[in-house]
Amino acid sequence: MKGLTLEKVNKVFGSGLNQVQALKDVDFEAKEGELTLILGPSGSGKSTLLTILGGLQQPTSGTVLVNGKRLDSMQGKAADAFRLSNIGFVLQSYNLVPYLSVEDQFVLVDKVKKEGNLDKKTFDEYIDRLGIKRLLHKFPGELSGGQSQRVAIARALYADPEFILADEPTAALDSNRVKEVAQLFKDIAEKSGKAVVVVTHDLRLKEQADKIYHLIDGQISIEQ
Ligand SMILES: Nc1ncnc2c1ncn2[C@@H]1O[C@H](COP(=O)(O)OP(=O)(O)OP(=O)(O)O)[C@@H](O)[C@H]1O
Repeated sequence: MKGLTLEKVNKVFGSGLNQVQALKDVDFEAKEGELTLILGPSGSGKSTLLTILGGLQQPTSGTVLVNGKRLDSMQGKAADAFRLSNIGFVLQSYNLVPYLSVEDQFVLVDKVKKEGNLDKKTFDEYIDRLGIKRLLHKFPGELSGGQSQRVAIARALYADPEFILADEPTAALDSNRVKEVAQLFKDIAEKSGKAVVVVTHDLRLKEQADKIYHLIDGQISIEQ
């Protein structure tokens, strides 16, 4: 299977009275070609699930599979190299480099990942659809929350990863932008054959989703 899979994944933080079980026996599958949504309220375990899915942290137990291969069997540099070329994260904190212009955020990607980034035509289409063309010479400190969010999305897409994992990517956007971003994610999944996973509590994204999971108190269920 081409995609990302979690099998019986548990994640426990802390111990004793402070122990929190953020994920409980989670089975999950995001296929290439599909936009998969994980809906859940604050504190339900969405960010924990997404970061485990992308190998940023390890589960306490259970298995993470990438295209059928165990991600947790990869270690150190091999895991870092794999993440760099295959997984695009859009994190809640945007992680834009404050002293680089918007344009230079993409130049930075070229420096870190020298090959396989988007061709100019596709990149131009994406930044047009994300409405950030006129922001290219601005610095992160001059951007609104919504503008930063759209730049962070563009930067993740620019590296052309096989898997796109986005944490609340529409939190700062107005309804029109939400539609545009959701449609862009859907098109990228469908036309470029990527697996796009979005965790959110934004119900406006449901329309474009191919598959919807619900996460409540660390327990997952699939919407039929
Ligand atoms: N590093 C950590 N150490 C201790 N507890 C943690 C840690 N990360 C997450 N948790 C706890 O795990 C639970 C799930 O957190 P998580 O951030 O995954 O939820 P979420 O659904 O993404 O929430 P939000 O929408 O507010 O970001 C929460 O109770 C949280 O306090």
